[in-house]
Amino acid sequence: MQTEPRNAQVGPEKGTLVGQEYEVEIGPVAHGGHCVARTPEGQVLFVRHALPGERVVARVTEGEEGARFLRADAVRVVEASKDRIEPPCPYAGPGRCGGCDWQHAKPGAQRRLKAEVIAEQLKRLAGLTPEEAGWDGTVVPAEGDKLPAGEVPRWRTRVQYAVDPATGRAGLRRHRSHEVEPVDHCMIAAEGVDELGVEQRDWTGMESVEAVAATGSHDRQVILTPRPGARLPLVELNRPVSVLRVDEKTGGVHRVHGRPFVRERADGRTYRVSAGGFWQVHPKAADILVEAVMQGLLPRKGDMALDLYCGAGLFAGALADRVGDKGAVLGIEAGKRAVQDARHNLAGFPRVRIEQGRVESVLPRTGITETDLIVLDPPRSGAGRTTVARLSSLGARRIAYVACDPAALARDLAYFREGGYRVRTLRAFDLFPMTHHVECVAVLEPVKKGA
Ligand SMILES: C[S@@+](CC[C@H](N)C(=O)[O-])C[C@H]1O[C@@H](n2cnc3c(N)ncnc32)[C@H](O)[C@@H]1O
Repeated sequence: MQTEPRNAQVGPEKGTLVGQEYEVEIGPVAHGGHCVARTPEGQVLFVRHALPGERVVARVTEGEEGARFLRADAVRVVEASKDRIEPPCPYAGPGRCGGCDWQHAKPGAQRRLKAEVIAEQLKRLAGLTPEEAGWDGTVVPAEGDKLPAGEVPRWRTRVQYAVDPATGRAGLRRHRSHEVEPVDHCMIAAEGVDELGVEQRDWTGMESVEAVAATGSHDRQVILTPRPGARLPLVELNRPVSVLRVDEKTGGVHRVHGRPFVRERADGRTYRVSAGGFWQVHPKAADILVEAVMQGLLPRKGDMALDLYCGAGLFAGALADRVGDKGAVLGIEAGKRAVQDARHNLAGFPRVRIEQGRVESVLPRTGITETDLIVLDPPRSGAGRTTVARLSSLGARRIAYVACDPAALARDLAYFREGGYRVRTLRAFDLFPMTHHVECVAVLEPVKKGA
């Protein structure tokens, strides 16, 4: 295959092993889109583009002699797994686009690999078997994503393109690199993103271009991040699209033309999401997660509920509907614009309050000492010990934890156990097909006294 070792020439002096090749047996999958193998000297190799049980030639891409582990790409398959397919995407492979991790695995096998990662993290970090976590051990595809091998779901409603400074062409970043892989078309991009034709335009002077295609509305958005001192290109698109610019010094987003937000639909409601604010990328994700959280929490009229890390107010809105006029919902979110969006989106609910700031500092300041229900949907790093301890002290009947990183989830579940909570059910959804990412929803309840 086509990659050249990046800095093989400095190898001998620095003890680097970059460019070194080993024929190895591939062991189990590991968290992060790679599998584990060992060099003949016993050094751990994290190998991309391989599958468990295969025999491959792995070429080292990062690491030196004596390092705890090396990173490598499978550049030749000696014995292939039955789960292997020819990657449908022409930009996938060693040294190429870093966006997808499992293009070379059958769709069902991708979900099994993700399930193995979740099971391993639960066991290692929370000491839980799938049965103990109330999980059936499967990763469920989103409706419509169960396609035959070779067909790829077009699920990415938000694509961050990097611009090659030499050509002005938009592409995608290579794995763990700032280099740009120029692409004519990203197979997992949603149709609405494709229509914007970002890959066909000249973006000279831009650092990156983000394309957004909202779900349930025709709103489309292009967010430009210029290189210092560059002029904005004239963006003439063949449909009404809002164009925004990221200030390279402050990171603030400025409107060039059109609306500074898109309107997304979920759970029967329209949510305004400002540029830079969080919204789930898979078009089915918001509905799937709301359903899983509500089925887990079973809100009742009159309940008091917390929506932590609430973004534009997705779960707060769903909870507000269900707890009714006698209930109340408090959302907490760090992002200023997201808070403005959440307040706007939920303005029709007088019993919803959104506080701005970090959960760690705002929650103690609210003076809340008890609540009926909690949903938390933290960033990849998870909630952490202090926040989990505080949440465990509020006496919630049920807690729903929405997690995009199974390792952070498993660590926090162990903290919840210290706080007197057990996992009642866990569900996993493949909301990021072709990549190693996976979304989980864990529902917790207090351990019964004397249990
Ligand atoms: C995974 S998103 C969830 C958003 C929302 N629940 C949704 O589904 O659309 C995580 C959110 O947490 C916010 N955030 C990150 N760190 C935070 C913190 N320490 N305190 C409060 N919010 C935080 C981010 O701005 C982001 O909106």
